[in-house]
Amino acid sequence: MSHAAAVPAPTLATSGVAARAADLSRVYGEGETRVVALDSVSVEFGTGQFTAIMGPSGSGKSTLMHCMAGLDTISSGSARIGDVELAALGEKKLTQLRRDKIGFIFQAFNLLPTLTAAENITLPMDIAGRKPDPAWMNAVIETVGLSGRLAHRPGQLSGGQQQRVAVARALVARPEIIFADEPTGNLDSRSGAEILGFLQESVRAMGQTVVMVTHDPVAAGYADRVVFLADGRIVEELHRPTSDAVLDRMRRFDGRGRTQ
Ligand SMILES: Nc1ncnc2c1ncn2[C@@H]1O[C@H](COP(=O)(O)OP(=O)(O)OP(=O)(O)O)[C@@H](O)[C@H]1O
Repeated sequence: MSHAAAVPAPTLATSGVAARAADLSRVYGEGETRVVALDSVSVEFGTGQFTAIMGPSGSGKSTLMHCMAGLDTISSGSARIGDVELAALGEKKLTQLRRDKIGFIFQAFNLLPTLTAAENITLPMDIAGRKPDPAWMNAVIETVGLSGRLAHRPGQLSGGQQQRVAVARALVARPEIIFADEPTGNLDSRSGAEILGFLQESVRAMGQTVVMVTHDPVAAGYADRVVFLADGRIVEELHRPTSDAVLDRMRRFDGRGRTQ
């Protein structure tokens, strides 16, 4: 036995980079309609970290998330999930990677209305031909408080409950990274706080990696780190943010997001 065997392996929560952008640019259109949505962005999303992406409207938040999640193509630079360079993948491999390694939570829940909560939760894994681990699935369902609602269809659930289904759907597959786009944008503040609490707990207790786009300083306060974008560039980062610190930082931006 080597000496190394006695040393515990680094936990998910403290090691590695789940996703990385390097000199990533995304340009839309040309000539007069040319927009540089991302301008040479370099950022790492650490494994087991909860990162919030903030910035004024049009600053490139959604573009960054979509490029990192393989939902949009990049113009130059690099976007990686783990060690995989997304631009090097064909459409089929990219679809596979999204399915197997990435979880998504959107503002609009994106549940299928004809399926029950339980069926919605397992749908991505069913499509991938993978079986959810029953113990893990129970733990996730219990954590997000859906035990009594599994046979309900989305139309029979409140907005907060529907988003819990979407969170459970993302967590059950244990993806390498979860991208959340304004996950609490359609919820009242209490339901929003619950969802953010679940995401935070999934990072702290389960070592999940979460990247969340938000406009809300209170939501960003749940993250381990906030990355601020302005005009397609990263202009600042806050670590262990409080919502007051985020709000204060936002106030010091001018209309275009630059520091005054
Ligand atoms: N498909 C597209 N075609 C042309 N321009 C686009 C496209 N998608 C985004 N853009 C432009 O790129 C810039 C960044 O957009 P993006 O949606 O990433 O901003 P955002 O920070 O997410 O904004 P919001 O907070 O309003 O959602 C904007 O100027 C936008 O108009």
